[in-house]
Parts: sequence; C-alpha cells; structure tokens
Amino acid sequence: MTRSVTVRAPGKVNLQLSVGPVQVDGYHPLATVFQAVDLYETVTATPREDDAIVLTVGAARGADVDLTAVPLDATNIAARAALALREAFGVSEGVDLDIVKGVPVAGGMAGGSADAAATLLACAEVWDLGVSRAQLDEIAAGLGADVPFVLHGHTAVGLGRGDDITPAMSRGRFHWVLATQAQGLSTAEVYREFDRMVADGEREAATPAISDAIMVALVAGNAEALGDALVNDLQPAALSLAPHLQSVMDAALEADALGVMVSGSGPTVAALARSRQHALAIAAHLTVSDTADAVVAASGPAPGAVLVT
Ligand SMILES: C[C@@](CO)(OP(=O)(O)O)[C@H](O)COP(=O)(O)OP(=O)(O)OC[C@H]1O[C@@H](n2ccc(N)nc2=O)[C@H](O)[C@@H]1O
Ligand SMILES: Nc1ncnc2c1ncn2[C@@H]1O[C@H](COP(=O)(O)OP(=O)(O)O)[C@@H](O)[C@H]1O
Repeated sequence: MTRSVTVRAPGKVNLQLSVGPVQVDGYHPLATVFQAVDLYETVTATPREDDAIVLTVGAARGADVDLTAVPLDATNIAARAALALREAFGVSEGVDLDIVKGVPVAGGMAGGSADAAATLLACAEVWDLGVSRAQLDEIAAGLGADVPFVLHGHTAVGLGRGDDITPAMSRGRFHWVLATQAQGLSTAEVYREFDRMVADGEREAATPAISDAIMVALVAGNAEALGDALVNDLQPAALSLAPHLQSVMDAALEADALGVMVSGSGPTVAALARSRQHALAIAAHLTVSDTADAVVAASGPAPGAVLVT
C-alpha cells in the first residue's frame, strides 16, 4: 500500500553564536544558543516501486523563497538524508520527496537542515524502521552541524560543531522580524572570512562559552534583556562579505528593535521586537526602507520536526 508521510521542521536563529579558532578538520568549536522559529519546511515522503530518490520543491504559501538556488540532485541535503538513513538500515526502496520551503534559502536560518531533519523522520516512518531518537541524532549530525538542532527544535545550547545539543529553559514567546536577501551567503565562505579576519588580527577567536546573560534573559522571558545580549561572532565576517546588511540593521534600530543581528552566517537580519504588534511595525519600516528583498514576522520558540500526517 502506498502511504505518504508529511513532516514539518522549523528554521532557526542563533541568539548567541560564539566561534573559536578553526580546528585541523576545518570546523570551528562553537558555543551557540539556538531558537527555532515558526517558519517551517515541510517534506512529504512517498514510497516508490523502484530504488530512486526523486525530489520536487515548491514554496510555502506566502513565502518569498528563491527556489532556483535549491539543487534537485543528490547534493540536496534531503536526498543525502534519505541516502544516509537507507545506508544505516540496509533499506533498498526508493522514495519521492516533495519539499515545500518556508525558510529563506542560504539565509543562515537552517532551511536545508530542516529539510534533512524532516526527511529523516518521514523516511523512518515510510520505511517503518523503528529508529531511536539517538540513532536519528547520530545520522543528523553526519549530515550537517545544524541538523540535530532543527530535529529537536524549541531552544537549545549547541556545543562542539553546534551539533551537541542540550535543551535550554525559556519562558514565553519572542517576536522576530526577519529581513531576507535574494542573494544568499555561503556558510563555508563566511567561516573562511572569519578565519581571514582572525589571521589578519581584525578579530579574536577565543575559546567559546555560553553567555549567562542570554540564559538568564530566556528563563525570565525578558525580551529587552535578550535584545541587549544577542551576540554573533560571524556578523563581522558576514558584513565584510555583504556590507549592505548594515543598512538593514540600521533600519531595524530606527524602528526601536530591542536587538538586531545577522542570523547565523547570514545574510538574513533578525530583529527582536517587544510584541507581535511591534514586530509588524518594524517589518513595515524595513519594507519602506527598501534595504531587504523580503521581510517576514515570526516568533519562537517553535517545536522541532513533527509528523503532520
Ligand atoms: C553558521 C551556522 C550557525 O548555526 O548555521 P547557518 O547560519 O549557516 O544556518 C552553523 O554553524 C552551520 O551549520 P551547517 O550549515 O549545518 O554546517 P555544515 O553543513 O556542517 O558545514 C558547512 C561549513 O561550515 C563550516 N563550519 C560549520 C560548523 C562549524 N562548527 N564550523 C565550521 O567551520 C565548515 O566550513 C563547513 O564546511
Ligand atoms: N534542501 C535544500 N534547501 C536549500 N538549500 C539546499 C538544500 N540542499 C542543498 N542546498 C544548498 O545548500 C545551500 C545552503 O542552504 P540553506 O540550508 O538554505 O542555508 P543556510 O546554511 O544558510 O541555513 C544552498 O545555497 C543550496 O545550494
């Protein structure tokens, strides 16, 4: 019997992204605090008669996402996720994966990682694998540093490459405005620019540690304190590669955002608002400022990957 399974997984912002010196494997040790936001990727997996993995991709209703930058071949992280699961469990069946994107592409919000997390859960169900959460976590970490977090969602500390996840206490909802750019930034390139700045003495790369100020603001549900504590060590590198992002940040501050930062490796700019209403006011100001290609309001924390059928 052909049975489709649909799974939804969220995008994220990094409330803290502290980055240490590059290691011999090319990766950087991180101390990061992730918050999942209610922009979602949806993946529907349908079993196939043959052993092919076939992708289709579309945009979620109302989402302004650039689908031309999403590969449909084996390099797509959703295809890699299905393959990794198949290899780990000796499955021979193929699958159709229909991806509906609601998270900006190459925006520093882990949209591809959310596709991978959703694919793992959907394929595990379609192939009836009885996979444990620990097994999923291990395969997720092999796909990308952000994948374990979007599998779990909510708010969490990420150590190591960012893939060693511990849930964090958080009270209430936080309201965000996300200003996206049509032209994405490559995560690897932003890390390389970070390395260049460190090598040239423009920045320091100390051993990263989790910020007390962020954890206290989260437990208290204090958006104002959180706004003051936001920190992203990749921001100078993202601004160096995409200097126009400074005007987006300035426009959000003009609208009294509680805090503004580049989201992860960028180029999405995330502004923290006092309320949903304030988020809409910031979004309107950003739209009029014409500094971003699209502007969307979102809130967090949001749940991780969940079955919706
Ligand atoms: C920067 C962050 C912040 O959460 O995400 P984005 O903002 O891009 O979504 C992450 O560190 C990205 O996570 P993700 O995009 O899953 O990384 P991966 O696919 O594992 O790695 C992409 C590239 O980023 C670099 N990388 C990633 C993680 C890490 N701790 N150190 C690194 O140096 C490596 O150069 C690697 O080749
Ligand atoms: N399922 C996918 N969705 C989006 N991009 C993907 C996907 N699979 C592979 N990619 C490639 O990965 C790059 C980064 O994707 P994405 O996860 O959207 O951004 P980020 O790493 O900044 O959060 C894209 O530019 C694209 O070339």
